[in-house]
Amino acid sequence: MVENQDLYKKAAAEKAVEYVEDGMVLGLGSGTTVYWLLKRLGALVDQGLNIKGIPSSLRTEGWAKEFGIPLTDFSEVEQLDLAIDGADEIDPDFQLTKGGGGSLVREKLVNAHAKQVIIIADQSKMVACLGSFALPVEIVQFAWQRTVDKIEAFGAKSVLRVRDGEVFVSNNGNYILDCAFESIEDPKVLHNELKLLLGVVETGLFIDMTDRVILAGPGGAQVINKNEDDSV
Ligand SMILES: O=C(CO)[C@H](O)[C@H](O)COP(=O)(O)O
Repeated sequence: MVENQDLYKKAAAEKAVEYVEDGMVLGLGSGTTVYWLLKRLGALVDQGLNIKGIPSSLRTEGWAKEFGIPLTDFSEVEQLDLAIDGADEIDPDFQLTKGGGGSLVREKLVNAHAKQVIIIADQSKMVACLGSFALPVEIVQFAWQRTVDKIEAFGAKSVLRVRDGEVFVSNNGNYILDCAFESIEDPKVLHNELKLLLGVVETGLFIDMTDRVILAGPGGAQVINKNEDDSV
């Protein structure tokens, strides 16, 4: 299954490359699905494709450099032509849970400044309702215990993220809480409520940001557009 999942991730990523045009400035998302995107883009750059990318995490930056993708940043770029990113969960309205890798603030900033956002994933990420994947919420370190109290008042059971035995610190110097809700019936309302809490920097709910989803499974990669009439 894991082997197949990897093949599906690769298939979704390679399909997304069809939307990349010469001269574009791209938002480079994060995660293992995006790894395949970067690998393919790197090969195309080698063959002469002229693109630049803004990476949404340090890991993506490292892979992009390894594959020879030219990078830029927001001091040079006002708007990205296209962002391509992964997701932890995708609902039928294209609302997403992201942040499994811990770079949700950069990912959201990159996607928010793109004309178009494509999400690439294996088919297991598509769900009827968000919530099986614990929602990552980035919070400031100071008084984090009190922010936990406020978040848990919304019905979540939260765990402070730990990596390699140490409390995980995001690339913005913050903590991440993984918040298990029974289900997230209204992602937009939950996001807005959590954002109002003092101590919350950002949530992993990506609301109304996605134009197109490319999902891959045993039948290959399927493109689903926000406007269904455009689906391929
Ligand atoms: O949001 C993310 C990282 O913060 C990733 O896009 C998400 O975790 C999906 O990762 P993968 O492609 O490895 O399944």
